[in-house]
Amino acid sequence: MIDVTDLHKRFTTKTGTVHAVQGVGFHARDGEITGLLGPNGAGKTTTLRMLYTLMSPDAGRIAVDGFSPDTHAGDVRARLGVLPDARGVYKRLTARENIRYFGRLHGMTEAAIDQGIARLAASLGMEDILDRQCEGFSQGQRTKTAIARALIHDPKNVILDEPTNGLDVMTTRALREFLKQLKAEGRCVIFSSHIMQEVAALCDRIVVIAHGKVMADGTADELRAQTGEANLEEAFVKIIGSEEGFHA
Ligand SMILES: Nc1ncnc2c1ncn2[C@@H]1O[C@H](COP(=O)(O)OP(=O)(O)OP(=O)(O)O)[C@@H](O)[C@H]1O
Repeated sequence: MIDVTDLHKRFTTKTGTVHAVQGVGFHARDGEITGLLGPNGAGKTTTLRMLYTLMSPDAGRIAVDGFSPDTHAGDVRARLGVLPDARGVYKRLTARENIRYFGRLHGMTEAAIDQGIARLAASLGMEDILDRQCEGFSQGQRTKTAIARALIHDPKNVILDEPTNGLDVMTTRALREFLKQLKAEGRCVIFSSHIMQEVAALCDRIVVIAHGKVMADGTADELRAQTGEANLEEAFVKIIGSEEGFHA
């Protein structure tokens, strides 16, 4: 369960200040997929980075299963599996070695790591690449490795930044099924996307973000009802006030 209240983040650049996140708040429940939907530059990645303790908010509160990153960063990290925007797999290692390395960082036993790798490789359909060096991996193979690595410690909460970016249709479909499986296991899943159809197809709740603010938050039906639009795509465009930066 992830609770976010009134988050703010500013960046100081040579040409001025960017107020990237301006009061974002939402509640992501266990056993649900929560989608952060917004155009490029909306503040999704910055919000997620604050959730997974990579950067501190200027103001606001975060609670992961009740733990705050400010005071209990270790507890938060133990409860989170993260697919960051930069996948960053170690190219000189095989997929298996990448995953094993993260398992060891989490203090898992070798036997638990072996079991976890077998389980995740089967779910993600990556048995054939487990013992290949990651150098030369396709984008889909890198993403699968990064997801398996993120989930090796069996976290209750899963955060994925644009998980289907650059993936082909079949890999995207397989990944969707995998996310549904995480949900069925009772996990709290949050992912960001600028692809409306993807969010509409997968998410129980949709948090629409633009210009660093939450513009709407609800189920697809609630968003349709709020805007009076039968078509979800039209509803999003109405909420944002523009279709710039979105993919249908
Ligand atoms: N480290 C940084 N320094 C300066 N500005 C930043 C930094 N990180 C993000 N920003 C700015 O904050 C705003 C929000 O960026 P962010 O990456 O959170 O958006 P996003 O919704 O994830 O977009 P995308 O879909 O393009 O990844 C943008 O204007 C971006 O340029």
